[in-house]
Amino acid sequence: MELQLALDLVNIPEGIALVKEVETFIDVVEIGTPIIINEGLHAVKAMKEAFPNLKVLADLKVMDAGGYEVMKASEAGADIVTILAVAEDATIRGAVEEARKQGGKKILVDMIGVKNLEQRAKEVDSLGVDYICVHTGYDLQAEGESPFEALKTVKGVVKHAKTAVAGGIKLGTLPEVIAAKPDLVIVGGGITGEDNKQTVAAQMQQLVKQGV
Ligand SMILES: O=C(CO)[C@H](O)[C@H](O)COP(=O)(O)O
Repeated sequence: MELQLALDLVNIPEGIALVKEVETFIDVVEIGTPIIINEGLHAVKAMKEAFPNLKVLADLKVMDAGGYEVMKASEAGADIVTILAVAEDATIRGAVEEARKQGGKKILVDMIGVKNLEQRAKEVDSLGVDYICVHTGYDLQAEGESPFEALKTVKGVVKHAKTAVAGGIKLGTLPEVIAAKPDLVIVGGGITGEDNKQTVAAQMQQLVKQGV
């Protein structure tokens, strides 16, 4: 089980400073969609250059032109690129093909907005993606939703891909997440919004490693 730090509401220097604080406790650093909108793929390049030993995920949430967008993110240094599960199968196939061509790059499918989780999880699993991620976005978090039940549903049907979970995970809710045994736990505000980021990240890492 691995821990991913999601950076969303910072610029490049702020993001690098934040990762410096917690780099020994995380496996993957996510350049969140808002950063890519504000700064472009330069943010991915800067993060990979600053932390070559960390995996960098570009949260592009690709919806079309999967091959092209994965190519561009890979060239910028991304190790993992996100694509939406609601995209066409052809788009997801294109993303997977390009990731293989780029040598060892991974595709994470974000299930945000999917109504029939079981059916779509089975379909995207058969397309050869590397991760299937259940995700409660900010707008549904604001309505009190969480991704915990969705994780159990997806874990029950996925046979090939690794599973990931994101959406409002905090230190207090991490044990419930870990009990469902995802391969990748994604935490944004649960670390970045804390005063003592190092302590929280260290505790999270300990729990995640215990849950291997
Ligand atoms: O992809 C995202 C928003 O679309 C976030 O990066 C993801 O939800 C993790 O952040 P948080 O733990 O703060 O919810």
